[in-house]
Amino acid sequence: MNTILSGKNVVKTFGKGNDLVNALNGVNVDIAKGEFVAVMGPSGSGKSTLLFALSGMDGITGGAVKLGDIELSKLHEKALANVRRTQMGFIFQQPTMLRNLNILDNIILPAASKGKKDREKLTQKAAALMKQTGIAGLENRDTTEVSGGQLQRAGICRALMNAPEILFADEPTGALNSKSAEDIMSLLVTINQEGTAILLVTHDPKIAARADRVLFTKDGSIVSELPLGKFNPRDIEARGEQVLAGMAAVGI
Ligand SMILES: Nc1ncnc2c1ncn2[C@@H]1O[C@H](COP(=O)(O)OP(=O)(O)OP(=O)(O)O)[C@@H](O)[C@H]1O
Repeated sequence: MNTILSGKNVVKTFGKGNDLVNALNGVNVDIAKGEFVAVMGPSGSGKSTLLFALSGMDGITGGAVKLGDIELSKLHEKALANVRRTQMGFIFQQPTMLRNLNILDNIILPAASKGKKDREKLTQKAAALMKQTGIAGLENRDTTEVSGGQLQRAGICRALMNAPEILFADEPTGALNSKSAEDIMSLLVTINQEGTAILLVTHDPKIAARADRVLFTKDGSIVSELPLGKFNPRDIEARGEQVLAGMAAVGI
């Protein structure tokens, strides 16, 4: 496997003493370049903690996380922030946008803070992404003047501004209606087909069915995984059935 991201024996604990929570109990995971991996599991099983640990958004208690040859836990905060900004993209259930900026400025903001002062270039890049994601024309809208689906598309544009190698997505369709969720998932599949690896946390088997591989977490461990292969829309129902069977097998 041509690995882009790897976690070796990753441990994450929260709190101490009687309040100690073992959120990750020595997780091993490898994600290949350009792979689309979904993470499923019961509430509290460690899905978000895994995503935060593997993306360096949160420190780990033990083990190692590597993006390519870079061991994230060995980096100082500034270098880590730089890796996150230049090589990773993030999308969340609720896109965190700055309310005093319009959609365009929100999209180009992280790329601009990388030191690229060329606003015209950034605007062109943002325009291309906005076209690809179906929100061209909304550049000057306020973040309160667009729908939830449009805001999530803007969040995706922002995450793709620096052409990340991997996109981390925590329940990106959780706040959307089913039509918008479908559209966002089709978009993520396209982005993946263009070469960006994706690690996506979801509760929804239909969403996970679009991934190349599904990891199932329970009590802070990956207890099984389901290889599905590359997505083909014709197979969506059969893949959904496989995911459901995988969930049932681990008691989700
Ligand atoms: N900041 C924190 N402080 C203390 N405990 C935490 C913290 N964050 C997560 N936990 C605990 O770690 C465990 C794993 O949480 P995590 O959020 O990763 O689960 P999850 O599978 O993503 O859940 P959900 O599906 O409900 O979002 C849970 O027991 C949770 O209560």
